[in-house]
Amino acid sequence: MFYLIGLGLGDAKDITVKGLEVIKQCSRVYLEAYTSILTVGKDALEKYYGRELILADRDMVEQEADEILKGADVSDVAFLVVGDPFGATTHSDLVLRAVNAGIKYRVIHNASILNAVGCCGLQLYNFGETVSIVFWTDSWKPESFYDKIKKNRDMGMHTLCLLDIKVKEQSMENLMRGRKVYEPPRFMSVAQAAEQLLEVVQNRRERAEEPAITENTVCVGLARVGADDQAVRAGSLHEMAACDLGAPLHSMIITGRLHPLEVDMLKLFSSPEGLSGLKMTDSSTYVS
Ligand SMILES: C[S@@+](CC[C@H](N)C(=O)[O-])C[C@H]1O[C@@H](n2cnc3c(N)ncnc32)[C@H](O)[C@@H]1O
Repeated sequence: MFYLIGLGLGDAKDITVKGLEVIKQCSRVYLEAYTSILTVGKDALEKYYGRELILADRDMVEQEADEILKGADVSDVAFLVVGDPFGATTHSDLVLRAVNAGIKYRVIHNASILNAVGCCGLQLYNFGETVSIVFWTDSWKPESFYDKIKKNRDMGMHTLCLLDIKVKEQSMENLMRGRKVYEPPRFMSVAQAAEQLLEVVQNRRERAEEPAITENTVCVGLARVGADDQAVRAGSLHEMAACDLGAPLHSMIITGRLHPLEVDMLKLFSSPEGLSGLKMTDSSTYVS
């Protein structure tokens, strides 16, 4: 059997009892190590699970998937994913490969950032399409995430922005010289995401576009959701660009139309002036 097991969001202890029992019985256990991280590393997981884990980076999952699935028709193999296995777009491919190879599979679910964002008080039902914000470079500044946020805002929906993770990246120089030297991992912060978003807002203004969001749009910054030191901050986009929510991982939400109960919840995570951009509409909801 091929098992895809979600590890949840906080630390080693967020695995489910069912997931842990399966891990103990498997002949090989892989740890997916590029779409998300916990607040603890491989060593702490190995200690808590009581067994060795094989790190599976992007190259291994994309180029050596058959190696991962090898033998799963006659023994149990597990593939561990931080959060929920289907909280990233990549892992359906492994399921399809297993099915094509005649290997049975099972999924053991866990909390994902896609539902744990509810901790800030915004209703999960009121979210539109999730977007990813990637690190800009001097020559590559994609703005497509802004257009998706605009679409969501036009429908009154909130937007969850997942923030870039760069692990096992090579500098252009090392790549050109064929040297396998990797850059230190980088994780985008809420402040960095907000700064990029403010730059897009400014660009759109210069093109005389009606802005979908402004410096005063109410946003929520979230860090290390599910961990003991989880941090949540609500305030204007301008405030987000100056906030320090500490260690990774971070996510950011751009709010849409807000129900009064959602506003009351956001007040728990905001300074008194943090929500001053909100205005009540005729139907007694709030927008910013
Ligand atoms: C591919 S997604 C999530 C994948 C994971 N399988 C899941 O279900 O949560 C990775 C992104 O989610 C966000 N994220 C994941 N865990 C988080 C956490 N504990 N707190 C805040 N953001 C988190 C970050 O923006 C990160 O770059």
